[in-house]
Amino acid sequence: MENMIVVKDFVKKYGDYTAVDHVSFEVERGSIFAFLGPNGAGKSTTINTLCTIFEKTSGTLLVDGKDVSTQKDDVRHLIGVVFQESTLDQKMTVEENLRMHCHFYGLPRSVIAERIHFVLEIVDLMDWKKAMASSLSGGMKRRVEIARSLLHFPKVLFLDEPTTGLDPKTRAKIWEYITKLQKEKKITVFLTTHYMDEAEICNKVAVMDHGKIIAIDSPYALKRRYTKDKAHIKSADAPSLETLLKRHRLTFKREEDHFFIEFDELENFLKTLTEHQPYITDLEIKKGTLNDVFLEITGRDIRGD
Ligand SMILES: Nc1ncnc2c1ncn2[C@@H]1O[C@H](COP(=O)(O)OP(=O)(O)OP(=O)(O)O)[C@@H](O)[C@H]1O
Repeated sequence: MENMIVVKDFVKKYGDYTAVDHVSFEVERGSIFAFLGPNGAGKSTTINTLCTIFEKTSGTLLVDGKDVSTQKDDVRHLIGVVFQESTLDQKMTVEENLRMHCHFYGLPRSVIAERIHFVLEIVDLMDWKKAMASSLSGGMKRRVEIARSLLHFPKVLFLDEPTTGLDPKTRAKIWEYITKLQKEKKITVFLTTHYMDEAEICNKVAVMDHGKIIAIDSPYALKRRYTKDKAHIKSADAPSLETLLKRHRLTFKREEDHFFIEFDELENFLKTLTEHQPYITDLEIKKGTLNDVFLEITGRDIRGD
């Protein structure tokens, strides 16, 4: 089977409130898939239902062909989960936290030490095995949680906002581990985020708002479909640039000798500019972003401003 996760017509209601509204999507085996959306979009509800923690209201949710409602134990053995909030026991050491998880998953005693070593190596925390969980920084705790989620060799890793609240350097480190797991261990990664730059790295992104998927594709395809690239040009011959842009029917705004231009294809745009090249005194190109995608579809900024 090509798809690791298949979700069809999934609905989740809390009382009368519909948090997830007829959502369908598929996650390809071995890919990194992201749910991108503002707070309250329904991302955690979906991830928690896929992880067998919440009960669906209706629809079908399959992980590696197993139904999350009727084959819970099978699904739990297939998946590793890192929750939004830390769930480490603060009064235990890193090793004790990991050991407890091994027992929980019924791993044979003979493999436990080796597994703990293996997962701590992945997240570069071997030296911290004996440290109390309470003494670790937020980023280190998240790394231990990632290590813990890998102890039983899951096929799918679910990460609910894995880097929220972490500093940029730690976020980059966490991403290094996530991409390593995908590439080297062939693990399928499903994550939720409201960070554009993180969604950019994923193979496929489902943009979610008010419980619905409003767009789904690769970041490149989404940007190509919903956004335009922009150029800011300063010209030493503004009248001739204006004539040129009008002749090519390009959308632009002019402020004296500054031009703000939208275009579809960088290659064609640069060709258009060839004859004007000697007069360009400054040029800045800005690519469309996933935030522009969200803005284009909803009229709102994903960060809520
Ligand atoms: N247990 C609950 N009871 C009632 N409403 C809930 C419950 N859990 C979530 N909701 C509501 O469902 C909607 C979706 O919440 P969810 O946590 O899935 O969103 P999210 O996209 O993950 O946002 P966040 O990033 O804030 O976690 C929100 O409006 C939330 O208030």
